[in-house]
Amino acid sequence: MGRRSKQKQPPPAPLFPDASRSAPRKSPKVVKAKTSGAEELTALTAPSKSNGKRKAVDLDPEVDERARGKVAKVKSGLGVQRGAAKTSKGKGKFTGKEQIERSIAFDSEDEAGDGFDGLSSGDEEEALADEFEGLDGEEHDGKDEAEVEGASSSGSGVEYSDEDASDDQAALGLEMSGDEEGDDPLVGAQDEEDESDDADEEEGDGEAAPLQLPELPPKGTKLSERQRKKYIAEAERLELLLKSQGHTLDSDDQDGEEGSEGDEDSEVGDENLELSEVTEDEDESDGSFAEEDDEGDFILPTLEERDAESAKGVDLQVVQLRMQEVVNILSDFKNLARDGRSRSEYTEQLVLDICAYYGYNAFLAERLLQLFPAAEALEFFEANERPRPVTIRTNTLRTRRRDLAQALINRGVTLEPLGKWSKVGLQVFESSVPIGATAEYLAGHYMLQAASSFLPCIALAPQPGERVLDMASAPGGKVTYLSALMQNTGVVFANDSNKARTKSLSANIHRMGCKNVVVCNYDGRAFPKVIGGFDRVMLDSPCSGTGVISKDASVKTNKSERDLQLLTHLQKQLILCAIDSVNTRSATGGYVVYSTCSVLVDEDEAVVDYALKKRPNVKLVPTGVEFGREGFKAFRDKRFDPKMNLAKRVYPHTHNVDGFFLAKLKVSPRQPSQKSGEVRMMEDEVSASADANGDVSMSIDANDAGATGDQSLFEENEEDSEMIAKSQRRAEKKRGFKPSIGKTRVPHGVSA
Ligand SMILES: C[S@@+](CC[C@H](N)C(=O)[O-])C[C@H]1O[C@@H](n2cnc3c(N)ncnc32)[C@H](O)[C@@H]1O
Repeated sequence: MGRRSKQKQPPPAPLFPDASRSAPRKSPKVVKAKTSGAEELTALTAPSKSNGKRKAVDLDPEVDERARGKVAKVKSGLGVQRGAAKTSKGKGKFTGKEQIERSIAFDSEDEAGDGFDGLSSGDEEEALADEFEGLDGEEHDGKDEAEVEGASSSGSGVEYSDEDASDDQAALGLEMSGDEEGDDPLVGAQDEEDESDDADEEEGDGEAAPLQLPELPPKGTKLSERQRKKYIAEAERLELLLKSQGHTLDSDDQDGEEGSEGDEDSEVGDENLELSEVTEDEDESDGSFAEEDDEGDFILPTLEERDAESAKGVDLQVVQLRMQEVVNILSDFKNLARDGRSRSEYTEQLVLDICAYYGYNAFLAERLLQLFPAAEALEFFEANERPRPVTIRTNTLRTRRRDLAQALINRGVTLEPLGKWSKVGLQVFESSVPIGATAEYLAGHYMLQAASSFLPCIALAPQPGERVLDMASAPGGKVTYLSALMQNTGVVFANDSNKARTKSLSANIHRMGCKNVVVCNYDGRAFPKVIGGFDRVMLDSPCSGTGVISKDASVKTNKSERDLQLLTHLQKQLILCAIDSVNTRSATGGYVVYSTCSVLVDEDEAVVDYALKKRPNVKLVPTGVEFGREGFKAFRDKRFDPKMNLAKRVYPHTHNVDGFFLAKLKVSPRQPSQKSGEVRMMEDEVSASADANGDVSMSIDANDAGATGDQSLFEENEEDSEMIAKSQRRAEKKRGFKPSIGKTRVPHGVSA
C-alpha cells in the first residue's frame, strides 16, 4: 500500500453535482466541477457557498485533523484536482430555529408512509440487541455500503446500509422536470455556485472581453517549448470561443485576428509570453526523477532511474508532479509528447506512479485508469481518498422524513434532504450525537445508508403485494427499503449465502419493522430451484468493491486478475439464476435489477451483456434513475448490447457517492425456439462455477430445476441430459468427490 493511502482519511465532502464532462480536461491542475443537462438537475449536491457553514459529519474526530493536513499538503503541491471535491470551508451550525425551518421546508411533499409507529415494540427489543451485536465487527466481503457497518454504542461508527422509500416510483419523484432544480436547496445551491463561477468568467455583460491568457507567468520567465505550445493552444481556444460568441478581437491583443497558426504562435509568444533566454536554474535535474530536459520538457525516467527511485524511497511530491506531467501529456499527446515516446510508455509510468502514490496494485490501477481519460482518472483516485458523505434513509414504515429530520435536528444534527430524486434520503453534515446510536436509529426510524445504495431499489420499484427476491441481501439495507416500498405487503425473500451475515440481516429487518420479509440462507445459484416465480428479483451482487475504496482501502491491493475472473464468473451465474427466478408472466413485474458497488466493466456491463446473450428473452430497460452516466456500449475491444447505455454508473468524483453500477432487465416469456442452447449453457456455468469458487458445492439436477412453471430453464432433452450428467461428474471429480451418477448434491446452505 502506498504511503499516501496509509497517511490519512480526510473528512467527507458534501454530496456534489456531477462534474460530467464530455471531453477530457486539458490539464488536471485546474479542474472545476461543471454540471450539465439532466445530471445537473438531479445529481446529489453540496451546500451553497452562502450556507457553507456545514461540515459533513465525521464520526472519527481524528479524521478532521488528518484531513486538514492533507488539504494543506495538496494545496502546497500542484493540487491534482479539486473540482469534484470542493468542500465548504466554513464551519459552524445552524441555529435550532434555522434547522427546524429548513427541515420543515424541504419535506412538506413527503410521501405518506405509514406514519410514526412509535418506538419499537417489546418483542423487537431482543432483535435490536441482536442487531447491534451483528453490526459490530461485521465482515463486509461484498463491500457494499450496506455492509460497511460500524454502528456501536460508542457512536463512533456509521453503518452503511440500504435504503427504503415508500410508495411507488412516481411518488419517489423520479421524474425530474427542468424547473425542479431551483426547488432543491442543495441543487440550487450548487448551481448558484457554478453559475457564479461562470459569471466570473464571462464578466462584462455581453461586451467583448479582451483576450486574456490564463495564469501567464511573469514576463521574462523561461518557457519550455511545451509550455509555450500550451499557452498558444489555450489562446487559440479562447479566441475561437470569443469569436463563436460574436466578439471581435482587440487588435492590441492580437494582430491579424485570423492569422495562421504560425503567425499566432509568434504573435502570442511575442506579445504575452516573452520567451526569454534559457537560463540555468532550478529546473536542472536534482535527481528527483520528475525530470525535464534542457528545454524544460518533461522526460520519462529511465529504467535505471526508476530502480534508483524505488531503492531510494518514493518522494510523494515528486510522484505527484510527475503524474500531472504525464496526465497533461496524455491529454494532448500529439502536441506534448516527446518524439519517439509512445502513449503506452507514459501510461505505464502513470500506472507505476498511481501505485506508489495511492497504494493500488498495478493490476487494479491499470483497470481503473482505463475507465477514464487520464486527468479524470486522477480525480477518481483522489476521490477515493476521501470519505463519502453520511446519508440516512428514512424508514417510511415507521416515520416520515420531516418528523425524522425534526427529531434529529432536536438532537443537534445538521442535515438536509438528499435531493429531489429521493423523498426518503437525508444527508447528515454535522452531529453532536452518534448517528448510529440515537433513539430514532434504535427504533428503526432510519437506516444509515449510502446514497448509491438507494438506486437499485428505486430501479426495481417493487409494487405492493408482489413477490420479490433479494438474492444477496445481507445486511439488509436494500431489502428493508424494498419492504418499505411495498408498504409491508406481499412478500420479500431476503437471501444471503453467508450464514453469519444473515444475523445482522434479520436484526435490521426487525429493527425496521419489516413484516413482509422472509430470511433465507442459500447460495444464490440455488434459485430458482429452491423457489422461483418472483415478480421482481434484486441481485446486488458480491463484487470487488472498487466503488467503495474510500470505505475499504484494502480493495486497492487485495484483488488480483484471477480473483476478478472468479468473481465475474460467479456474477454471471448469479445473474442467470436471478433472471430464471422471475415469473415471466408476472402481471405487474417481470424485472431483475443487477447492481454492484464496483466500477469495473468486467463486473458490470460485461456481466449484463453475457446474460443478455444467454437469455434472448431478456432486454435492458430504463432504470428510472435520471442521473449518473450511461453504461458503456463499448469498452476497449468489447462491444456490448446496443441498449447498454440504459444502465447507470455513478462515481465518487462525479456525484460524491460510492461508485455504483445498475442495470434493469425485463424478462419476457421465452419462445420455444429460445430454449435449447440455454440448458447446456446453464449446466456448464453451474459446474464450472463450483470449480472456480471452491466454496460452494453446487451441482444442479436438470430434472429438478425449473420447478416453477416457465422458469424451467433446465428443461432438457436426452442429449442435454447426457451432457449435464457428464459435466456434473467432471465437476465433482475435479473437486475431489467421487462422481455421483444421476444424483443431485445439495448446495451449501440449501436445506434438503
Ligand atoms: C453487496 S453485498 C449485498 C448487500 C445487500 N444487498 C445490502 O444492501 O445490504 C453482497 C452479498 O452477497 C453475498 N453473497 C456472496 N456470494 C453469494 C452467493 N453465491 N449467493 C448469495 N449471496 C452471496 C455476500 O454474503 C454479501 O452479503
